[in-house]
Amino acid sequence: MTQPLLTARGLVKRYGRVTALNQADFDLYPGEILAVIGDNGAGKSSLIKAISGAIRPDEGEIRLDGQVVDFRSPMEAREAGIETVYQNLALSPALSIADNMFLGREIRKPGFMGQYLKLLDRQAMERIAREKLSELGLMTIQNISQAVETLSGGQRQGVAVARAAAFGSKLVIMDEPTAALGVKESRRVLELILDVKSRGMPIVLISHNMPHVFEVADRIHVHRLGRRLCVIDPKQHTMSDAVAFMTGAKAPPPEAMAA
Ligand SMILES: Nc1ncnc2c1ncn2[C@@H]1O[C@H](COP(=O)(O)OP(=O)(O)OP(=O)(O)O)[C@@H](O)[C@H]1O
Repeated sequence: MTQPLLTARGLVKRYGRVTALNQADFDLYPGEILAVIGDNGAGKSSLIKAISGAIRPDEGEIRLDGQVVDFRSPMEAREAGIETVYQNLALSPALSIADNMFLGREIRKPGFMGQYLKLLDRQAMERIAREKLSELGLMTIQNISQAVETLSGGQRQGVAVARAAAFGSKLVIMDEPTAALGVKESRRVLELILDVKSRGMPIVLISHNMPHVFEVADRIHVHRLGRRLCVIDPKQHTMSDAVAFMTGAKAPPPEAMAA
């Protein structure tokens, strides 16, 4: 049986008297799209933040490729190959597409010019940005030096996803990637998610949008009251089952609980 790429066991995170994560477990397998669903306040964001280094859990263990990891910052998680596309995107609107792709990991000119004068190698960054975007079929964007603020919401999301896919060596986490988008743009982002998966990159997708989740997910992690309640196969369950498990209206079948 395949080993999970990323596991978490017994994660606990408390904020004062609120327990956001209460012995939460998590498993992501190679090559899959795993959706994480749950009611408001169930602890989905806290789980994702723990995995992506944005918070440090009070208890529990996270393993990447079987090795225990303890990320002290999102940068450390990125260095380990975990890229996150946040809901609020974290793109800089006034910067160009290429600059945004390389934000925080700019390429410097070789030799003296780069090392001492810190000059950026714009040509290299633009070339790589263009390659990455066209690999993902995003070259409807004509001009790579165009400012991100001139793009539509869907195109911006596309740049953020392309950046994550380009630099994430192990997995990509997407927090509500379609929440702010219209129907057509959401469709494009869902296609992009499937494209990234087809390149062998596993994806964790946090979403409240059940049709989107059921369209792309291979498995669905249902989070409830700070922990994983069950994992369901979208082919075996309906959207109303998922919502019923998530809200506590219905108990999941025992085999889903053992996951
Ligand atoms: N920084 C914080 N300080 C205090 N409480 C927090 C903090 N972050 C989260 N919480 C609390 O922890 C619990 C879980 O929150 P979390 O954001 O992880 O849930 P969620 O499932 O992502 O919710 P939503 O779907 O509404 O985004 C909530 O009760 C929330 O109020």
